[in-house]
Amino acid sequence: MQNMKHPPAFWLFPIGLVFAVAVSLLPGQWPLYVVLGVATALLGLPHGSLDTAVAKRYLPLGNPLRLGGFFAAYLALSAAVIAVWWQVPDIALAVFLVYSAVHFGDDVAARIGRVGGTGYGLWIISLPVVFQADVVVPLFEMLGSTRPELIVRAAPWSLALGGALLLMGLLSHQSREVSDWRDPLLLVVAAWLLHPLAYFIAYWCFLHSPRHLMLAAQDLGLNSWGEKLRAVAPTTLATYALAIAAIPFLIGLPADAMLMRLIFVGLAALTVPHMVVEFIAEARR
Ligand SMILES: CC1=C(/C=C/C(C)=C/C=C/C(C)=C/C=O)C(C)(C)CCC1
Ligand SMILES: [Fe+2]
Repeated sequence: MQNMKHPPAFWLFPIGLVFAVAVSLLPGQWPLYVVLGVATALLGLPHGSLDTAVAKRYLPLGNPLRLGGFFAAYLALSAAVIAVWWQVPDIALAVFLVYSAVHFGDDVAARIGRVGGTGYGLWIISLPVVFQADVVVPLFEMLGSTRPELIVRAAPWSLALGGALLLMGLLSHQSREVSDWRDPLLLVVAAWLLHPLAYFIAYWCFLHSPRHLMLAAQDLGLNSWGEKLRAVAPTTLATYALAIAAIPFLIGLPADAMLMRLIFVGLAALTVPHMVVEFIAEARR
């Protein structure tokens, strides 16, 4: 069965894929890293920045003290993730991949269920690891992993598990939408053809983030682009400032490893409190 209207980013995602193909065709690795940085900053990050507005709507943050407490708790959770990454990067990376899969499941869970959604997330994360293992291994190493081959060995199993759960979710929910099966199929082609970072840009910046942004903005009653921009701008700018403040701690690493850590360890750190906020909001919606 189809809904009357496609979920947000139905057309944006194929456009993102074409863009990712174009980026992968550029010579050398730098265009890819630059596009990853710019697309993350402009298209990916802002969806998490709505957390401030979401928290104000669903938590009793009426006075500045409580709002300050919220930010302190949010940042403390992020700092804890970074501390764990520092100590045990292999475990932190593996756990990050799993909770990212659960988080990506939110794209579809409203229609195909939480289990189907988690399958969808596992499918998305496992595809590039299975199809492009030799490109993914040095990327994981840049994130501090010393045993990336363990993740590569597990990936076909998590892909199969993800595929099975996704299929069950799709088959058992009449409320499934075209995009819920079209996108996982498009991602197979993308994982096969594209550099894993180009694949990630297409999915994260052109599907996951805009979809979340539009749905959360709808929920918050932010209708115009001006209202959306005003809601995300302060937190997005504060996140840029935090990322810049982290750079001195990464001096000494090669530039590509520095960018990889900034982006992915940063995402690992921000996604934990982001998921907590979403969990609380979901329960109260
Ligand atoms: C590092 C890395 C990967 C994993 C990225 C992940 C897991 C990102 C999670 C982002 C989140 C949770 C964003 C929240 O909105 C890939 C694509 C498998 C392969 C390339 C290197
Ligand atoms: Fe997200």
